[in-house]
Amino acid sequence: MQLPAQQVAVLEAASADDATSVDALAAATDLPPETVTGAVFELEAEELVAVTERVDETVSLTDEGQEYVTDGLPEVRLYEAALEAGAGDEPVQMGRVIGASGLEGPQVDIALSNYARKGYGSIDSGEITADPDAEPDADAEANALAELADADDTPVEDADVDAETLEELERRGLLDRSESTVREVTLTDAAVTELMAGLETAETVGQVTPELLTSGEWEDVEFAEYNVEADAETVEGGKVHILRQMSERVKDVLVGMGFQEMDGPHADADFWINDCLFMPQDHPARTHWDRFALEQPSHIDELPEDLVERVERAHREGVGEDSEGYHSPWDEDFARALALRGHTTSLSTRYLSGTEIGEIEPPARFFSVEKAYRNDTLDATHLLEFYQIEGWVMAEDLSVRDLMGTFEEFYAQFGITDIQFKPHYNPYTEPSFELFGTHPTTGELIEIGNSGIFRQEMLEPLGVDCDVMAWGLALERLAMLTTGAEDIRDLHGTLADLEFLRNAEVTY
Ligand SMILES: N[C@@H](Cc1ccccc1)C(=O)O
Repeated sequence: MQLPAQQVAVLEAASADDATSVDALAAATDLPPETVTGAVFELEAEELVAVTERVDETVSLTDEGQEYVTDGLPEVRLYEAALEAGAGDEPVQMGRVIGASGLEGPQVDIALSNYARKGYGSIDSGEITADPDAEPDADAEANALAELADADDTPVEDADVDAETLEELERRGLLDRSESTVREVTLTDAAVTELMAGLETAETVGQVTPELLTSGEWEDVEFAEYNVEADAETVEGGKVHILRQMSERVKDVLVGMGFQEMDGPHADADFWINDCLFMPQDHPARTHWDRFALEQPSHIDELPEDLVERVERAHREGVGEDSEGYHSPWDEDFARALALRGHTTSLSTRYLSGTEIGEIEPPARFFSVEKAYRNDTLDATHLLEFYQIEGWVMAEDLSVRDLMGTFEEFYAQFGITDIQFKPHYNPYTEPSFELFGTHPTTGELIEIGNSGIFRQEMLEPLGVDCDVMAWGLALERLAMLTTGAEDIRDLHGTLADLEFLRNAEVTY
């Protein structure tokens, strides 16, 4: 029988009595595992080998786990330092023991949170005791780390570590689990017969070359068959980040709807961020809790004087007959203070005021998809920065129906047809609406934006004498709806889930 060289090599290395793994065959034949897998599949198709498959769970230490193999577990180091300091006899000041242990930074917390759990002693009001009978040499986690130290991907069955300890190490981030498919091969009777009769190597050609073509030799050679089912290496090519894809798409949609793009400074004067929006200077969102203030430079030099005057008057006295203003102090220095913009509505005030591209005539539509910064508490829907989809439409007569219709048209482009509106309050819009969308997998309503029709108290000082409807939508929240991400931290930031980012499809 004639077979390609790799198949012959595999048959000669395999056995009819014992199953041999692809890795073992690769080692024996000196061929790459992918090549062996390919050959095995072809031999299986010819019924020369029988193949079994199983999924093996393997474990490897993380870098942190590896570090503790060398340095010792933090809680063990703490115990040793505590014993040394006499905490076996009486409580000792914690600070002293930590100093002596050499533990630093997060390791201190790690040591403290595992110390009592493992019975090394107790910690109470700044003092530490050590149980002289505790046995660090019998520490199951430390021993497991030592056991797994030298090899990567140890099959769980081969590791001499109990399941509970493995779980604890995994919880502590000291160990990773992964799965791999192990294929094992046994020769069939037919193969044994063929082997005894003698196998010949068929010369096959893997690739067409220019030489084969020009010489005409291609007509006579035998080409190797492709096995499209063989395992192949996963190639993780570069890819545009989901948020970037979303942002490009949003820009395309808005441009398609007749909008022009705005841009402007990330760090800006409170004047543009807040005062021009008729946000009172004592508004809670303007305190240092929400704001990232700039230290250097701390204030803006240039502001249009006449505009500053008109904005101040609106804050103090209101605008028109029915408006009262805030009657509260208004301080120009406070308005000049620089901060990272908490919303991109600062771009809208700059453009509406005529200072960016000159006077804007209705009808006009503008947008931006830019970063905004807020000192929020991090959670599944909040980061310290996010991309805001800012937009506004200037026209003679606008109503809430125009606003809602615009959102329906916009979100429909992303397959979102069930947005909900909730009446809201902003100092600068009346009426105001929050927008909500339904998360595709959890079914929860999540807030996706804020909107309204700008008030006279804001528009008049800016010199705008027609209607303007406006909004700020969150790009990340839109991405959560289109990708199904349940935690914004999976999308960007230090905890981003690379696996998710690699595989998630942006659907629209
Ligand atoms: N600035 C608002 C969004 C908004 C813009 C314009 C009008 C109304 C609302 C926010 O950040 O939530």
